[in-house]
Amino acid sequence: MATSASQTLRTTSFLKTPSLSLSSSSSSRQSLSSAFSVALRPSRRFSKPLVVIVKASGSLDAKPTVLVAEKLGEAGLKLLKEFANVDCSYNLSPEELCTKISLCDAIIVRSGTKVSREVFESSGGRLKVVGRAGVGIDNVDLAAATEHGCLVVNAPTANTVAAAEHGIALLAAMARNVAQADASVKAGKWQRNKYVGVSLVGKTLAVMGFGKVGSEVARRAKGLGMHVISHDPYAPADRARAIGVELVSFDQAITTADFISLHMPLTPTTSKILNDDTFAKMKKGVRIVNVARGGVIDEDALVRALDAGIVAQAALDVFTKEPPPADNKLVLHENVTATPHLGASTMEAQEGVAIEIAEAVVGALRGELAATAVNAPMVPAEVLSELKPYVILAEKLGRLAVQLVAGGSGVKTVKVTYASARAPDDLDTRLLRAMITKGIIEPISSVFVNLVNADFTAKQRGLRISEERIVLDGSPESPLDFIQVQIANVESKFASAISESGEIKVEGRVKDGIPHLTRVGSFEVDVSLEGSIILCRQVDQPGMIGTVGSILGEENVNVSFMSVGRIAPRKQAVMAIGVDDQPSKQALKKIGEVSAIEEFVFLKL
Ligand SMILES: NC(=O)C1=CN([C@@H]2O[C@H](COP(=O)(O)OP(=O)(O)OC[C@H]3O[C@@H](n4cnc5c(N)ncnc54)[C@H](O)[C@@H]3O)[C@@H](O)[C@H]2O)C=CC1
Ligand SMILES: O=C(O)C(=O)COP(=O)(O)O
Repeated sequence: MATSASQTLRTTSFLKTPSLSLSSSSSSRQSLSSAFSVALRPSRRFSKPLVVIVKASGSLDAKPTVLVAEKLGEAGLKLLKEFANVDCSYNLSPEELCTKISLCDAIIVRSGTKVSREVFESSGGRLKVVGRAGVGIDNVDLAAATEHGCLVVNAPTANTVAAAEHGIALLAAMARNVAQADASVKAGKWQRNKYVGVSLVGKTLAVMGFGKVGSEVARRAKGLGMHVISHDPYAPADRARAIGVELVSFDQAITTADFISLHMPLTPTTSKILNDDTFAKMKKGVRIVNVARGGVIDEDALVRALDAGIVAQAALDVFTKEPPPADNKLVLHENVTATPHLGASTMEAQEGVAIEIAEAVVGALRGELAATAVNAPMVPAEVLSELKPYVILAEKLGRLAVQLVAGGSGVKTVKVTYASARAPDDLDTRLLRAMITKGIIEPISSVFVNLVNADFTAKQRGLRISEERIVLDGSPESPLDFIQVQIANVESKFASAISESGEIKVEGRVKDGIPHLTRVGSFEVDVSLEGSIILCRQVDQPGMIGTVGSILGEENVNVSFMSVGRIAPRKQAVMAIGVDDQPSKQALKKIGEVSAIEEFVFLKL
């Protein structure tokens, strides 16, 4: 490893998080340019937007088409129409959606449309962005989206208050029998004794899920004089303390509460989290509000608990199946107040959500800012801007390294080394890893790789990419000193690319903003990574540059860069020649015939 004497060499292996999944179709490859576009999202750690990469639009001149599959606020539609052809088609059947989707670059949905695996499969690789105009993405098959390299963005903030207000509305309406009493009055009755309610003040409310909505519900319930506790395994205790809420265990929450309000996402862990067993532990006469997702309650168990008087009342905005069938026992239950998934449905929230999702989708399609990405790793925007040339370097090193592999070797093990004076935590390499993966996989397959699908694609192909960090002394101003890509357990078509330790090794640096190849195997070279490259190993002797240069000149191939790295004077040397155009077979044959040249290879960048 080349390090100057002043550099201390500390090698840090760090965690690779292959959190993504994917397989991509060859048609997507054909229809898309190899350019990446960039979308940004906010993060917890960095308040600035974060970056994800999505596929660029296939046809650069044509406007993208956005399918709006559910009603969206006017302001959002207006924004979309300024940028894209907008097809508002509501109430599509699954079959109609699958037919339409192959003509769309993006789709915007709310909770009423299932974006299933079939939808992604039917898109033929054209669908690049799914916009969820709201929070819950349980109606989108995230794994399938990722596998198809499709970015999923949502609008996580604009409907928070609306959902919290609806939770409070249901809480109060339930406690005072508002819906039942209203129906009774409208039926010509006057049943003052039947609809005596219960008070909220002084009662214990357990907020299950202390996220955006849960914390707003908690804040409002405090204002109503309730004692609020919360269960959320991932919420920071200080945030809860700040509004006077104690975080407690699940059992403590459900056993001590007079009211339970659900505000967690529907996930495999939260599915039917309220069930026969948990109802059995609750205080007799507990009251339950659900504005999260129907699936977090075992609905049959809730009917039993209501009938047994364990649960006195429930107020439900959401159901496992929406709309619920006409004979749904919960909807028909006297002690249940039901609304048709209205949590986000205020004028204000819908305008906000529409703008939030339109900006996210347009941003993602444009390759600029998308508000939120759900299925992609994140890199801070400020890091992205300084990493830009390294991103190009990373892809080109991957591309070079894989082209050096001799046919039939099978690429399985790749080691990437990043040398930097930055502390490991200050250098996010996921983007670089994705680009190296892209560089390695694309020349040898028909798969289109992007930041959404890179890790999955690598995993699916059995490609193991390990990463290592060399922490250098010196100024951390520049994010990276060099990137090295090694492919192990393979033969090379250019033997000199094999390092002392037996791997194909290429190393590069960024010089004046331009990526350079600076090492091949054990040879130091210096050639800018633009155009293509010819690598020759020869006996170090005068006139070689001239000989090869004139062969290329005769063939009208423009040489952009030449550099020679040698082991020792008059011994072996590797010459790296940057060329603007692909030399003809004839020119390459002539180079091969130069007697001092022992081997050579042409590499396309
Ligand atoms: N009815 C409606 O129209 C609306 C429903 N929602 C739903 O409300 C729910 C919450 O939304 P936000 O607060 O915006 O999401 P959020 O992501 O801000 O909050 C969810 C919270 O649930 C917590 N959580 C995850 N697993 C948990 C578990 N096993 N037990 C307890 N807590 C757990 C998370 O740590 C997080 O703090 C979602 O299901 C969302 O889809 C949101 C808006 C409108
Ligand atoms: O944002 C959410 O999670 C919601 O449940 C709102 O759903 P909607 O957009 O009103 O269909």
